[in-house]
Amino acid sequence: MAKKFLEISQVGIEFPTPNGVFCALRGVDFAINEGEFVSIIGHSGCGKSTVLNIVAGLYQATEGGVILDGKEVDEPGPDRAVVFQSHALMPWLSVYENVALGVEQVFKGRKNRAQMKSWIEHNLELVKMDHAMHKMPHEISGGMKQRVGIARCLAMQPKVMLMDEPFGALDALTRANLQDSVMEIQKELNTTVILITHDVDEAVLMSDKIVMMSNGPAARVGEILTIELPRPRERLALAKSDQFNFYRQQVLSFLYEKKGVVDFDEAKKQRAVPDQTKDTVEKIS
Ligand SMILES: Nc1ncnc2c1ncn2[C@@H]1O[C@H](COP(=O)(O)OP(=O)(O)OP(=O)(O)O)[C@@H](O)[C@H]1O
Repeated sequence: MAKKFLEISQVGIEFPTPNGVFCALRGVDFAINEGEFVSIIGHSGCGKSTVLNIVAGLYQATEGGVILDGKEVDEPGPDRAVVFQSHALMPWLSVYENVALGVEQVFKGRKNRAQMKSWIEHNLELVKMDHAMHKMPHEISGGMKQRVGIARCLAMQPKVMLMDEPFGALDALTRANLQDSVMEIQKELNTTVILITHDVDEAVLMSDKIVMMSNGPAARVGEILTIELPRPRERLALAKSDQFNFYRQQVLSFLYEKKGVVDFDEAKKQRAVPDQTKDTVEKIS
């Protein structure tokens, strides 16, 4: 059988806490092909960001491991770029300079100054931010900052783009525009993406596969749903599509009926941080 591009194999992690060891993940196992767009969905606190942090190399798995393109992941590296919910731009650098920071880190010695300049400009064009490249972060909107953060990641040409709720803090219209841009760019560049989201519609609209996680402690993959909607995907047409609604129902049914029944008291006792699960149940509904 052909090797997968990214393999997350039997990953488990335990965190030391004041109340003892907390097992966040156990036996998390899934694989991603090159160029695939995969979302991870699950109730708040189930361990989605922890999975992403392990793939990013920021956390070390206690059991199992991650192989990217044949190489074991054991530390952060430029082959895995992360886009966070809140843009992480350097406030004292312009839009252009923020992207340049990543480009210089990755392409130093491989691209000359002129090549770097045109590469930075190209990536800002991809996210439709070339018109504002000399602006400072405080002069642009939240959605624009998020676009710059995405350009910075794309410009590093990572093997995998890891997106932790990148649209979560945006208003509905900005969010929809940015989702469309990311889908277009991903298709054009054949980027491999892992997206963490709480939003069922977003997951179905954007993904080739949705990894649905069970509730923690010791969270694992409950089900993996393959989304076979043709691309490009157009949100207005899909809203009326039976196939789209079928996938949507599948995810909702997993969250509510199968693994979505939360034992709030037990979860609260076991959690290391204040419980947010109830909020998410409401948010998802
Ligand atoms: N560094 C840490 N130390 C102790 N516990 C941690 C640590 N990081 C995460 N956890 C615990 O692991 C569990 C999973 O956390 P994680 O942030 O991955 O969940 P999540 O699904 O991304 O949540 P949300 O959707 O609310 O962002 C939580 O119970 C959390 O308290």
